[in-house]
Amino acid sequence: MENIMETKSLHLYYGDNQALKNINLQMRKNKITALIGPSGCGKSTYLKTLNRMNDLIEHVKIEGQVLLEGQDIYDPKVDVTMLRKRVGMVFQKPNPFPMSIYDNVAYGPRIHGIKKRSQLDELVETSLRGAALWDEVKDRLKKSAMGLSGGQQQRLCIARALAVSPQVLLMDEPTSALDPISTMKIEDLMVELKEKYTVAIVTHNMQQAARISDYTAFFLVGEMVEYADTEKMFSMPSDKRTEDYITGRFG
Ligand SMILES: Nc1ncnc2c1ncn2[C@@H]1O[C@H](COP(=O)(O)OP(=O)(O)OP(=O)(O)O)[C@@H](O)[C@H]1O
Repeated sequence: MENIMETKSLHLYYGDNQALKNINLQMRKNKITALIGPSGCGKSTYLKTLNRMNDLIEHVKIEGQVLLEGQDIYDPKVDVTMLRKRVGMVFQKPNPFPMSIYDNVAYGPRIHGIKKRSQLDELVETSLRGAALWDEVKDRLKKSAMGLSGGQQQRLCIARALAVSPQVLLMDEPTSALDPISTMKIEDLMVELKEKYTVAIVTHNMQQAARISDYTAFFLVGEMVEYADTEKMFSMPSDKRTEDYITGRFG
């Protein structure tokens, strides 16, 4: 099976505090990988190492390797804007820009030099369709994105991420601020997205991880305790600590 991303002996420190310890994980292409574990175990930190979002934080030290199709993304030669085009991110709280729905989606493509109106129109439509939002907004593309519901805003953020044709989509608790119906729509959407993209999702929701992911990684105080096929992880975890966590005995 093909891996698209891989971390090798990855350690991360915030100053003197080690937040990731020796993480070795191979992320399978066109699959959904869920990252689970109690609060503060390093899930978000790990996710952010995959497109260098931690670069923005002071006093961060990273050791080891993060490979995207075999290339180390921390190599000084790597163009971080290009990296984030290939590895997009969706955050916990929907964060549309205070501009129109159209301009939100066209934002990334414009940064990457696409100016032709017809080309942008097409990208906006395909991305909104890809995020299962087109039908709801096609008659109000020029209206502010701030007028959308929370669930629609989150799908808009997904459309914005898709508009630059990423290979990998990182999602940090993308449904935790949403109601159950919006959550269900985004879960369905993620399952569709893996046809074209590889998805990594941080979630606190055990049922969500079990429902949508193909592989699950369980983190505990900076270590990856177990990484397995999701079905296996939830039916026959091999580590006692994983079992305690998924059965709700701690965390
Ligand atoms: N910017 C930062 N500066 C210093 N320490 C940080 C920073 N961000 C996170 N940490 C620390 O790193 C550890 C891992 O945090 P992280 O946010 O990755 O955990 P998490 O598993 O995603 O938690 P949660 O589920 O609560 O979001 C924690 O001890 C946290 O306090």
